[in-house]
Amino acid sequence: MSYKVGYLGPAATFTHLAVTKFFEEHAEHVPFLTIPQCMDAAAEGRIDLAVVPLENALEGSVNLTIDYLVHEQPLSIIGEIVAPIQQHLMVHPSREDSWEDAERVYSHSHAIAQCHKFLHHQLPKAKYEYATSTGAAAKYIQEHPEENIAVVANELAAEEYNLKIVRKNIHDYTHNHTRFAVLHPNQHTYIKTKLKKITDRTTLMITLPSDQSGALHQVLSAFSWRKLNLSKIESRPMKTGLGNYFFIIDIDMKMDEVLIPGAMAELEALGCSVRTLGTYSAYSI
Ligand SMILES: O=C(O)C(=O)C[C@]1(C(=O)O)C=C[C@@H](O)C=C1
Repeated sequence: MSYKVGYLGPAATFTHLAVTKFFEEHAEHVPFLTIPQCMDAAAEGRIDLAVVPLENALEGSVNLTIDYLVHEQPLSIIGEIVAPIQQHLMVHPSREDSWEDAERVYSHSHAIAQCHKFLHHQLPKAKYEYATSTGAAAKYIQEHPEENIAVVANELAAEEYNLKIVRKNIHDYTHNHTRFAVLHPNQHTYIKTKLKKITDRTTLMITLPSDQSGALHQVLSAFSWRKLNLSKIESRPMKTGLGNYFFIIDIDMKMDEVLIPGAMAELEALGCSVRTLGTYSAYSI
């Protein structure tokens, strides 16, 4: 049976690459211009699954994905794809020999941030402009050859949009990976892939009681004495006023019947509110 997988498009983004490697051939891939548009389509049942970037090893969380998941579209994370990220500098073929004169560098904000050192030294005069994705930036220069722009994107984008790669592997650190989330309205959904599983995870959103001293310490204790291994803890603003935060916590195992529910009950007894954003396996490309 064929199913529809939405992704942050257009064609040849890193998200698209992750989708093509992760899903079996009979999946139909549907591009969306923004992360919220892709997530809305999954929530409304126009597609079966949404794949969006979640976190990059050099740049940290993709805040738009986390905030939209928490505040707007409560989809469940049902899988994770970890992909290596190689950024290249490319231009319209007519500018191959004059790329160092580029006036602007266009790409996704995360992609530009991953290449700051390179851009700072090689294109010191260029202004940065942000696109909805690396693929959208590549498509833009194909359609606007008259503009003197260089783009940061992947090899597939250079092929798809007929651009010339002028510098390869321009990301500042070699260990560059991005986590992509597979989202569905219902947690209990089965997904099949040939990729290798690297770990299991459960992601929780925790809101602390206001003005309670030592609350974060108590939260961490609930995990620590149960020997639940945490691989991430991060705070994000609640958007209800300065000083109000929620925490995103990744636990290195799937939801069980004893330990994680026990920790959650303990946190609720302390006055925290706890929401499960997903319990899933992570696969590597
Ligand atoms: O723009 C793309 O190609 C994306 O898939 C988005 C995205 C991101 O949001 O981090 C994904 C991977 C790279 O880290 C750069 C950009």
